[in-house]
Amino acid sequence: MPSEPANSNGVKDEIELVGLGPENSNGSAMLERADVEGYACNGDGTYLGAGEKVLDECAVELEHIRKTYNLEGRDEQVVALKEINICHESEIYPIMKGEFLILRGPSGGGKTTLLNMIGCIDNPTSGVLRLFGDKITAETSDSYLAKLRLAKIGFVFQTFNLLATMSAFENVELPMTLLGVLNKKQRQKRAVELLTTVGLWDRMDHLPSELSGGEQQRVAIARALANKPELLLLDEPTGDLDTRNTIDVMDILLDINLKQRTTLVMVTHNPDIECYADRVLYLQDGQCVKQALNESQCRLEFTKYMDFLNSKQADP
Ligand SMILES: Nc1ncnc2c1ncn2[C@@H]1O[C@H](COP(=O)(O)OP(=O)(O)OP(=O)(O)O)[C@@H](O)[C@H]1O
Repeated sequence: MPSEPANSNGVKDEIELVGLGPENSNGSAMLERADVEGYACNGDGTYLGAGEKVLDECAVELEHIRKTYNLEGRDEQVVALKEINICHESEIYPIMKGEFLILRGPSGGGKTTLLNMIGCIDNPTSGVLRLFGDKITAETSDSYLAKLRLAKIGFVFQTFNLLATMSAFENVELPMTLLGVLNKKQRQKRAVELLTTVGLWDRMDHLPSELSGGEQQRVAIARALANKPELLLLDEPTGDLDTRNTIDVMDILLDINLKQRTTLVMVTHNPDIECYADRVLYLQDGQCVKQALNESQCRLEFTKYMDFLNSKQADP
């Protein structure tokens, strides 16, 4: 049970946060958050997600992770991550299988660096990352990490990063071809299924330049799901999208999380979409400063949300 009653505005001490409470945008489907210290752990290595969700399998653990960048041509270093502990032994509990985790916090706080560590795009300077039980350190070889990424991790970026000369269909088929597990017929069937799931069955032959931003992002999501990843990492996936497309993309992500039990870790600057997550983790100055748990995962309703945004504009 919560050590303190749940509240609707989360944690406000370290960082200014504006969640969606019942009094603002989302009406009945509101964000109710509780500081999860002493709340989410069941005491047996399992945790509570939002609502009734029981999280009983660890997906990602980070222990004493530090990341320092050397600046080229200068005798200077940037410490991007100071000491990240996201594990059973720390207050910030591990990222669990089937969890939807959002990373927020001020610019330069280390969100993308952390996402890149989790996605094995970059090695930590020191510390241990455990991904689906595999131990990854600064010494882990690039070829091993490349295989792990292709088979188990999907990536979605703010700027879509689709291959410009390939159709939506070919972009989605490509990761399956690279992995080499499915034959051509199986790959094509899956590409059609995925593009249908994201609502683009009638845009399969279009080049990225023939698609809107929201459509391109949906292709990017379908592509990220091609090899049935256990983990989907998203770096500001709605950053370039308007309100309608932001909600559409977030609804698709929530469906993937709930129906396929895919683990999602998403960086965003938009506090209004925190309501889609199980848990929100706040990073500042290369450290995790707070986590907050949602009472329930919920969707933004377009009309109510637009009313909320318009009222904010009218009443600055
Ligand atoms: N390749 C790099 N070389 C040097 N410094 C870097 C590099 N990448 C990131 N940094 C620094 O590390 C720190 C964390 O950066 P990071 O991009 O992770 O922050 P962020 O929270 O994602 O920021 P934003 O919200 O602006 O995207 C910043 O001070 C940044 O300047």
